[in-house]
Amino acid sequence: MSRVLEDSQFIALNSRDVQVNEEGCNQVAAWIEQQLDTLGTKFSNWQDHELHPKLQDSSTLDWIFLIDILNFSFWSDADTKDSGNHPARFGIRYKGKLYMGYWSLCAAVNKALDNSIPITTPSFYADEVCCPDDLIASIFASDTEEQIPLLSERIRIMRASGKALVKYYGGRFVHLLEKCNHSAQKFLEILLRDFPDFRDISFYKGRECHILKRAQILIAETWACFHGQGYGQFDDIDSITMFADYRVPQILWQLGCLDYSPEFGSRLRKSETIAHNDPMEIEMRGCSIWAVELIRLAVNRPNLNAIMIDFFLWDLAKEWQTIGYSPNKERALSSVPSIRVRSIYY
Ligand SMILES: Nc1nc2c(c(CN[C@H]3C=C[C@H](O)[C@@H]3O)cn2[C@@H]2O[C@H](COP(=O)(O)O)[C@@H](O)[C@H]2O)c(=O)[nH]1
Repeated sequence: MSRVLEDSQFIALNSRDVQVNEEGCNQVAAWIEQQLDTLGTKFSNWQDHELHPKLQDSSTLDWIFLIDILNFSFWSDADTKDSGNHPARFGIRYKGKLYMGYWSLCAAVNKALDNSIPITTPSFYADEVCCPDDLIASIFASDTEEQIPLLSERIRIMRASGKALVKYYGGRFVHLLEKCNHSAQKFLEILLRDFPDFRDISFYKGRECHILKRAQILIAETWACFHGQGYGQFDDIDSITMFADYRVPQILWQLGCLDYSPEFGSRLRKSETIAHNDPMEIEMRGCSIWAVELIRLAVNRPNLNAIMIDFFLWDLAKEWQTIGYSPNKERALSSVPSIRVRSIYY
């Protein structure tokens, strides 16, 4: 069992305000099994998304690395009901369409590349002289009222991560990959050692719990983009868990895989801003990882891993958010917005 999975099981076993609902996980597993038969490879077509690069080469690797050092905290202060499309919410207009949330990040990066700004080149974004702060600020300048959350943190992380790639890996993500011998766990070890901003670790009831959302999704998107071949080959890819963001826990609750205490539920319904490492936040993240593991075990298909279940649930959560749908009547009526934690980790 990977460190993240062990820690998520510890959290689930000791959790007070969030419970994994095994019956709910079994029902979702049965439902996913049907989906598998109809959807087939949809589970793993990363390129299908319009803003994801289609070329499977080392420049796409640098694109993925930049995206996943910045892949955090897009929720909107104004959008307290978490509609996902509040007019004030930070957004980037690209090729005539306004993108919000995770997709706003991809749109901003693609737009910069279209304007011949080499923003995915680590030696470029590491360098304050050739890539000044106000250039980065202009790349992420909003086309709506709200600005991108945590911009100064994003700039700091770009400098630090870019410098680390230049210093240790010849300035290219591909050289870091080459050091991993096709091992996802070795990849995680290197990221935690050389890139401190990936250290998504929370202290819970006396134990240091590895959650590692962005480190793991970096591996997962590399694997998915290259269909598990070449740069995307990881012999232990099934050891990667679900990514504890703020979107998948929400759909896990809607699907009955997680139950919240009245206290936690009311904090979320009040759209309270919760501090990172609040015990309820740690419990929500750890229980989400464990719930997806139970779903994976219940589906028990050799070629279905936690990544594919996560991607499927995340994309579904975005579809449901767009149409305001929830499968579960009483949970729909009091639908619970996603957790509002400002953090560089998810
Ligand atoms: N667990 C999990 N978290 C994910 C993703 C993705 C996007 N992955 C794409 C790649 C392959 C998949 O098929 C997806 O198309 C973003 N996030 C997180 O969500 C939050 C943004 O949410 P919103 O503000 O509503 O856009 C933020 O924490 C971000 O880090 C995922 O897949 N899994």
